[in-house]
Amino acid sequence: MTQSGSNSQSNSASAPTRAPFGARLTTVVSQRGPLCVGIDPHPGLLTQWGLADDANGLERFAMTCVEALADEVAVLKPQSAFFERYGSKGIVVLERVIAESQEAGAIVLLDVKRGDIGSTMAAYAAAYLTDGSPLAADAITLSPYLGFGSLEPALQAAEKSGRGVFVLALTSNPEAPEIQRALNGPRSIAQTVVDAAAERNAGVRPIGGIGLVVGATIGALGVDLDALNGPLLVPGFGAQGGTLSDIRTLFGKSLHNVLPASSRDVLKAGPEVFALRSEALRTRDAIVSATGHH
Ligand SMILES: O=C(O)c1cc(=O)[nH]c(=O)n1[C@@H]1O[C@H](COP(=O)(O)O)[C@@H](O)[C@H]1O
Repeated sequence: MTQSGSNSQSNSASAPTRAPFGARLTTVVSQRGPLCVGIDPHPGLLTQWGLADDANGLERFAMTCVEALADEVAVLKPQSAFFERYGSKGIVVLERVIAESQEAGAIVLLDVKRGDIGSTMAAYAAAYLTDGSPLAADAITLSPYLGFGSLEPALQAAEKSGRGVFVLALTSNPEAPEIQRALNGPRSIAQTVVDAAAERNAGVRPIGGIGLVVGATIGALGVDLDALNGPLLVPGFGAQGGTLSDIRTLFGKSLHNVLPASSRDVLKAGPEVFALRSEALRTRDAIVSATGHH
């Protein structure tokens, strides 16, 4: 089994089967460079790749991504909705993407953006963050808008099993500021999310397993990330207009924890495996030289 872990059964109810997520992520990023590629099988991309917009086309697309990227790129982020839209056949493909990417050494961040009342959150934690579940990934995205505390079952399941979470803090979409920049007493909502994550990550070495999502397109940071001690997933560069220079300017001394994420900008290089891999490596090298990451 690879260092990114697997969906294998745990030895006991409490023993983690793998190293803590922050340590695993740090190791893979130091080996492969700071890049997350999103596996987002948009219908338009399927067409562009000469594939049908059906479960067979999805499978071809997704497994080509795995073949091209899973043994080179640090983190792969399948977006669940693009698989769900094909029903059970799509979920079977998603299960394969998770398992085969992990076998090739990539960390799999399943983008499901979950957030629910505590008791239901426990069911999501069982589905995505618990050994033995066919959809268990190395990490998932979470939405904190039912209150950060409602995420507790997912945070506990992740910690217990060496998995991670990435909580939406400042998202890349234009509608985000009306909620995320709103004030909650003296702090913005986004800052309360940062502070809650920082509290959970305090003292964990090399970094904690509670990451945040901060889009490359947000303009100005407006939050203090100094105490976060966790990874920052940064989508929105490329297809959404964010640039590597935006990332460098935004994150300053938190730059070493930044994991830029790109989907369409890399995926449009397909369908040839070699071209797709080359585009991912070119993107990674551009990130390294723009951020001085390694
Ligand atoms: O959580 C995410 O991944 C995410 C958060 C965010 O603020 N903005 C954002 O674009 N994303 C996701 O990142 C991917 C961006 O895709 P591209 O714009 O094609 O690079 C999509 O899967 C989005 O759902």
